[in-house]
Amino acid sequence: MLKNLFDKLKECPLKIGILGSGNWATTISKVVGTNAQNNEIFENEVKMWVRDEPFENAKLSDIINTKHENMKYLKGVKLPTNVVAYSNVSEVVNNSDLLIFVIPSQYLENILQIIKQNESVKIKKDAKAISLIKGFIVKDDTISICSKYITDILDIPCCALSGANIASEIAHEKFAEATIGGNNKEELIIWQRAFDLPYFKINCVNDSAGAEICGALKNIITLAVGFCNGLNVSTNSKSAIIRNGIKEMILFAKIFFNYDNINILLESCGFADIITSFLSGRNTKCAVEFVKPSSNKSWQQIEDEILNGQKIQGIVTLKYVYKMISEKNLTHKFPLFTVINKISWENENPEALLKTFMIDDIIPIDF
Ligand SMILES: NC(=O)c1ccc[n+]([C@@H]2O[C@H](COP(=O)([O-])OP(=O)(O)OC[C@H]3O[C@@H](n4cnc5c(N)ncnc54)[C@H](O)[C@@H]3O)[C@@H](O)[C@H]2O)c1
Ligand SMILES: O=P(O)(O)OC[C@H](O)CO
Repeated sequence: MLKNLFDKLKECPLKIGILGSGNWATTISKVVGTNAQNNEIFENEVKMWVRDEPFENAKLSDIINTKHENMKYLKGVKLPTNVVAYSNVSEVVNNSDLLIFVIPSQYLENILQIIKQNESVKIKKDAKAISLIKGFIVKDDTISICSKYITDILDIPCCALSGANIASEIAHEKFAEATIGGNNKEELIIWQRAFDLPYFKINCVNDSAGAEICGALKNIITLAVGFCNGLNVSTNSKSAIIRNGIKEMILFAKIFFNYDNINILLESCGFADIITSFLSGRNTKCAVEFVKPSSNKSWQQIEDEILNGQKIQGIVTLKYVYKMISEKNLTHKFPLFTVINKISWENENPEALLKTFMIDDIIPIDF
């Protein structure tokens, strides 16, 4: 079966387009660009849509194409020369068989509307997509994983890749794993070929939602770990916060996505991503700064100062998640997510994080 599929693809190699040019998007362009150079099932050129933004008096897309480096979002990493930057969305979308969405979740809606409504953008009827975004979309009081939202708007199938993946480490070819979730085996085989490298091992699972739910919710847990670090709490307390976070993650998946396969936590997108994120993710770093007594800075200020244009997703996802649980009067079932939201968005004293769990009530033995 595989031989037939690959023979067919070699006759008409798949064209790859990446939508996004941030820290992860650029790292992924290196990974996918390398595979496109070495696998005949893919067209050599990988197109990358780069939002028109100036950098040191030049256009970022021009810098990428002349220096083969994204000086703003991934400085110091050479990209394969077959990765070509375009500032025009149509250049990337119109020609692509495979579309990789890798932009901060808050900008997904906008790019999908451009693809859908702009006369010059014509998506191929049999194009396939994958989302590498770690976040949710909330629209008309409904919460969606990004892959489903992409499918709903563009009417093309969409898988998801998520894992314990600090971009800069992978960009420097340090070993990492990731999970691709989807239901169509042929699509999974193709996506695996696009991403898998000796230093980036991809495991595919027959599961369309789990990887993304984990990827979005872990960012809320890692905000809490950042608060713990900023407050200098004990390691036992930090572990308790993480445990409660994982419990609420599982409950949220059950209530809002009717998803209950907790084995997904054993994949790279699960516990491993929570661990890597609280050890060195951007959400944790920014959260440390947010609760420092001397800080008194807004999230926006902290992002601007620490991340130089990069974005954290935890604070955006937290707003959506809190909206969903409060509208359903479920805050009592999500004490951790609720207190993280209060600290993040309602000026609550960060000390409330642990106090939420230091209660007088004894925990009932329920067997
Ligand atoms: N960086 C990582 O280590 C990493 C790893 C795994 C997954 N992810 C996920 O991948 C997704 C993309 O992350 P990233 O690291 O590539 O992006 P990033 O955090 O580096 O953000 C920069 C990107 O945001 C875009 N952007 C900034 N302001 C914008 C605006 N006003 N309108 C439209 N676009 C704007 C920039 O053009 C650029 O493409 C996120 O969901 C993230 O959680 C990131
Ligand atoms: O830097 P963060 O916090 O956005 O996390 C990056 C990745 O999601 C880690 O897997």
